[in-house]
Amino acid sequence: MTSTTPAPTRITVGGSAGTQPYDVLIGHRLLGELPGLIGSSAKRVAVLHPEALAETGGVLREDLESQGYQAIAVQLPNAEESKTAEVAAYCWKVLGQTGFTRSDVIVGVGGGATTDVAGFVAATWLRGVSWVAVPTTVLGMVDAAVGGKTGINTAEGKNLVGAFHPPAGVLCDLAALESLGVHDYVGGLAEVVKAGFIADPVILDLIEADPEAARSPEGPHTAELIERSVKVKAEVVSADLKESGLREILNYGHTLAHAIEKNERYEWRHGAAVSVGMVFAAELGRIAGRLDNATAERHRTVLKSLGLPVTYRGDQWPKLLETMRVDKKSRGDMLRFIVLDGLAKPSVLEAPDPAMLLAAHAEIAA
Ligand SMILES: NC(=O)c1ccc[n+]([C@@H]2O[C@H](COP(=O)([O-])OP(=O)(O)OC[C@H]3O[C@@H](n4cnc5c(N)ncnc54)[C@H](O)[C@@H]3O)[C@@H](O)[C@H]2O)c1
Ligand SMILES: O=C(O)C(=O)C[C@@H](O)[C@H](O)[C@H](O)COP(=O)(O)O
Ligand SMILES: [Zn+2]
Repeated sequence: MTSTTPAPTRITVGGSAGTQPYDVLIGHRLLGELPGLIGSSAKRVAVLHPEALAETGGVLREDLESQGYQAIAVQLPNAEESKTAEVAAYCWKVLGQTGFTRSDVIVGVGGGATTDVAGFVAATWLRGVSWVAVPTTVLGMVDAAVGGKTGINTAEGKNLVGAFHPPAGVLCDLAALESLGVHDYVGGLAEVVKAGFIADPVILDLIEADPEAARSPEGPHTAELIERSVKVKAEVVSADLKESGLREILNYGHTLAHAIEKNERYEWRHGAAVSVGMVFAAELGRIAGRLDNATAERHRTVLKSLGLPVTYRGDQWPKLLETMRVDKKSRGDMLRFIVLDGLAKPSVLEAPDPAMLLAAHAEIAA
């Protein structure tokens, strides 16, 4: 008897703002797809990977060499430490020394931090070369690797420098999730829950049916949760790549989340901060009279059931408020938040009364 690998799920992200459409593949044993995405006009390939995936980076490099490419593996620090101007400059130096031209290709293999940097280096090298994303975390698969937002942090805040530069393709090999620690696995589920609240409530039903199972890659709904979340993201970014409107809904919970991440010197994972940020945004919507009590409370219940945080230190509010002012959704002095008018009904709340913000903060203050 021979065992065959089922065909991967293919979700197409439409080209918008003059960019090419591309596919997100979700399944197993997808690395054979890589040469097709890199193409035959590339001579050199740089595989950017985090320290934690040194072995994977090496295997990919060897594989690409055996396909006839001149491949190099470029090791980046793990997690948020890689999202700096210094790391980007190191990558530019390596590309320069390797003689990387406009027909050469970057591959980013790793979590969201790695694909954010890899995409940013691809966007800036020679004013833009092609890149392929190989996300290895839940968060990377459902969110970071899809949609072409690339970037790095600065001392003033999260993702403040970057570019919209979509990849040529995204390969989500579900086997990669098996080596992920539970903390990182569950962190990624915050963005899955986000997709549930802003657009696809079936996601919430699947998690609520068995939250413990959802915390593991062996859970019965892992592939479906990832596919549904990718579909939400693909639909939004296909319509609005450059965030001129609709795309802002993907920022649900992120105004406060990014401020928490900076305040914690990036020792909190993005997903954990987004979890608290969504509870805050839900409370803000409720206090503004837009969201019903039950849906606001559902945020707390589902996120807690996954083991995600729903509160944050209460004494940090002035600092958080200050950081939120440089959020990319702000316009001049006006703070803007994504809230819900109901389940799967995201909308924008502009310039909320400071008393409302304080009241919403009281609901998440530990
Ligand atoms: N560009 C976007 O649209 C977008 C969307 C969402 C989040 N993000 C960004 O993504 C980042 C968070 O990504 P993340 O949650 O994937 O975290 P991460 O990239 O920081 O990875 C978490 C840790 O897991 C390690 N790792 C990655 N894959 C692994 C694997 N398969 N096995 C073992 N270890 C592995 C990493 O080296 C790191 O130490 C944040 O910087 C966030 O801002 C970007
Ligand atoms: O793709 C988007 O658009 C998002 O907002 C997705 C977010 O989950 C992601 O964290 C993104 O990097 C945040 O973007 P930013 O523009 O607020 O830095
Ligand atoms: Zn996010």
